[in-house]
Amino acid sequence: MEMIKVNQLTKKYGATKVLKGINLIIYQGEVFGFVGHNGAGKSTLIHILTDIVNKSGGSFEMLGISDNHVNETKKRIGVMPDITNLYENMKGIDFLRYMGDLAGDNYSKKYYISLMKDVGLEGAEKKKIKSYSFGMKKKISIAQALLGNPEIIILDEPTSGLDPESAIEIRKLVTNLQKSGKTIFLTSHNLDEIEKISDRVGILSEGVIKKMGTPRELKTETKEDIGLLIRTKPVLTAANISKVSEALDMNVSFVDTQKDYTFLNVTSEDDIPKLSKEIMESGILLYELKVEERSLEEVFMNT
Ligand SMILES: Nc1ncnc2c1ncn2[C@@H]1O[C@H](COP(=O)(O)OP(=O)(O)OP(=O)(O)O)[C@@H](O)[C@H]1O
Repeated sequence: MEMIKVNQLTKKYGATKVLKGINLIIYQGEVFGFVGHNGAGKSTLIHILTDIVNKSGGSFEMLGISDNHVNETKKRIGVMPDITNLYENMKGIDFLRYMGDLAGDNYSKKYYISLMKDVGLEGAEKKKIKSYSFGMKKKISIAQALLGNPEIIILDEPTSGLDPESAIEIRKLVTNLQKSGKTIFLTSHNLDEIEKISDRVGILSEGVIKKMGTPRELKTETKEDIGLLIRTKPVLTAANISKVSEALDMNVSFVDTQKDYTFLNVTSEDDIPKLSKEIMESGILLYELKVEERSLEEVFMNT
C-alpha cells in the first residue's frame, strides 16, 4: 500500500522556490531515508505533509487520503517534535499524558508507562524532562510521535547530536518500529546511518529528488569503473596486470599496490570471474578479492 504519495509538490517562500516538484511514493512498512544539504528543504516537505506549512502547488496523499482532507489523517501519523519544544518542567510521563490529552485521547497510566518503556525510558517516568540527557529528550520526542499507535512515523533527524551508543539505541528503536509494521520517514545527515536503516533513500537537491533507490542501487547506478582489491602471492604488479588485460582482451587498469594488496579497476562485473580465473591459471596464488563499494556519501557528494 502507498502510505505517502507526493506529486509535483512545490513550495515557495516569497520569491524563493524551495521545492520545485517533488515526486515520491513511500510504501507500507518501509523505512525511507530522506537526505539533502542544509537548507535543501527536507523539513519544509515534512511540514507540508504534516499540515504545519501550506504547499504552493502539486498534491499529496497520506494513507491514500488526499491533502484536501488532511485532518482525517492526523491521528494516524506520528511526528517527532523538535526537542526544543518539550515542556522541560514537566515529568516525562506527565508530558506524554498532557500531549495525549491535547490530542483528545484518554489513555491509561499503564499505556504511558509502557510507551516510555518502548522507547527506553523505563525508570525516567517521574523525572523532570529538564534533568534528561540529550538522548533521553530525543527518546521522549519519539514517544510523543508514537502516541496513539500511528501508522506512519516521521522523524526529523532523530539521532543528530547523539553519542554513538545513544544513536545505536535509536536506530534499534526504528528497526523495531518497522518490525511492528510501521512506515517510517526519516531525515538524517548521517549517511552511514541512513544506509544502515533505510530500505530506500531519496536525495533532495536543488528542489527536486535527484536520486532515489535502495542504498545498493544508488551506490552502483552511476559507477563507471568497478574497483577491486586483490591480495596475491606474489603481489600483482602493473606489468602482470597489463599482461592479464591483454590475454583477456579486456580493460583492466592497475591503480596502486599497498603491502600485499593490488588495487585495480575493471569496467564490468562480468570481468571479475574471468580475471580471477586468469590470475590463478598463471600460477599466482589468489588469497582475497574484494569489490570496493562506493559509499552513500560519495553518491551524495556527486548529486
Ligand atoms: N518560514 C520560512 N520563511 C522563509 N524561508 C524559509 C522558511 N522556512 C524555511 N525557509 C527556507 O527554506 C529553505 C529550506 O529549509 P528547510 O528547513 O526545509 O531545509 P532542511 O533541508 O530541513 O535544512 P536542515 O538540514 O538544515 O534542517 C532554507 O533556505 C530556509 O531558509
